[in-house]
Amino acid sequence: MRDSDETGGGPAVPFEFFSRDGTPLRGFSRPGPGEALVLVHGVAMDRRIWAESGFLDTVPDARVIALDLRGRGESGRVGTAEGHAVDRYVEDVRAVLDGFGLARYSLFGTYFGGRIALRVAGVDARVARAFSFCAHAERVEIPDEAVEEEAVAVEGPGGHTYLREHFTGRGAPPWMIDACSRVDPAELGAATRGLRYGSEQQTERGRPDQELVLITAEGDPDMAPFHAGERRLGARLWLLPAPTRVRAAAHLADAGHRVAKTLAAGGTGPGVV
Ligand SMILES: COC(=O)C[C@@H](NC(=O)[C@@H](NC(=O)[C@@H](/N=C1/NCC(=O)N2CC[C@@H](C)[C@H]2C(=O)N[C@@H](CCSC)C(=O)N[C@H]1C(C)(C)C)C(C)(C)C)[C@@H](C)c1ccccc1)c1nccs1
Repeated sequence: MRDSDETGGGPAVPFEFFSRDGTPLRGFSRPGPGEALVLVHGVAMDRRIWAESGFLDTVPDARVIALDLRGRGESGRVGTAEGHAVDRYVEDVRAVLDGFGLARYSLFGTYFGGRIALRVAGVDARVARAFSFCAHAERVEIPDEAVEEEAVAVEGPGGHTYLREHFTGRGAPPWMIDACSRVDPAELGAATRGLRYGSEQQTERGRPDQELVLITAEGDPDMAPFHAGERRLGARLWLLPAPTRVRAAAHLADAGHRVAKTLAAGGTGPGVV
């Protein structure tokens, strides 16, 4: 099935691979002459966000590979919090890298997808660059009660309304709000509880020549962990003209334009300011 509107016009080829634990992973790949760019969505999202946010149109030369993480989109359902541990997501992404069999990839992830991308970069030498949109690499405290409360809210019959109202209230763009209602509430609850299995850990650099880019809103009230990433990991920091991380989502395509320039210039080095 070639679903051209899914990839902003180019012919998309569906793929299916199996994660280490047997979970089927589905997504699309869109041909391109340039770098292989693997796209990793966030918790309440799926692979359709890349076309719907306009990001896909900003990287016409990249060879794009976009998966649905387990429990989302057309990938296999999980149902348990343990099955949504961060290391399962790392295995999901690595299974897709194995499936395409290339020696070198760039990764780009949104929110928790960015955290997953950084974690894959830390353990997989095939990752030449990792871009994390609005998620940093430092250790976080996961407040069990708040996360449990959020899991109860998102998994219930009102889960989609809860997310839509919460994100609308924080100025999220339509593509992000629409994505929430595509996610199975039971998987949303499991994925939320799954954040208690490893997502708090900081990530390390995987190779000395790996290029790491952290992206956040210039108005982000909590810049410290992003600056920590600059110091600790030698990451570059890109800032978007937005007051918060949620509102930065409206600028995802702008980040895509910078990614395209970076990939064309062959690095994130001084050539691209
Ligand atoms: C500052 O936070 C924001 O700017 C929103 C932003 N979040 C994050 O960047 C990161 N997270 C958080 O900082 C916090 N984590 C939460 N719960 C975990 C969590 O994230 N979710 C569980 C449900 C799922 C929809 C997702 C989520 O989106 N919930 C939002 C609330 C919006 S709807 C209810 C949400 O943050 N809630 C918080 C509560 C504590 C309020 C429950 C801590 C505890 C990790 C610090 C997230 C990338 C991450 C980073 C590292 C490890 C795990 C997760 C967004 N991410 C996606 C879109 S906006």
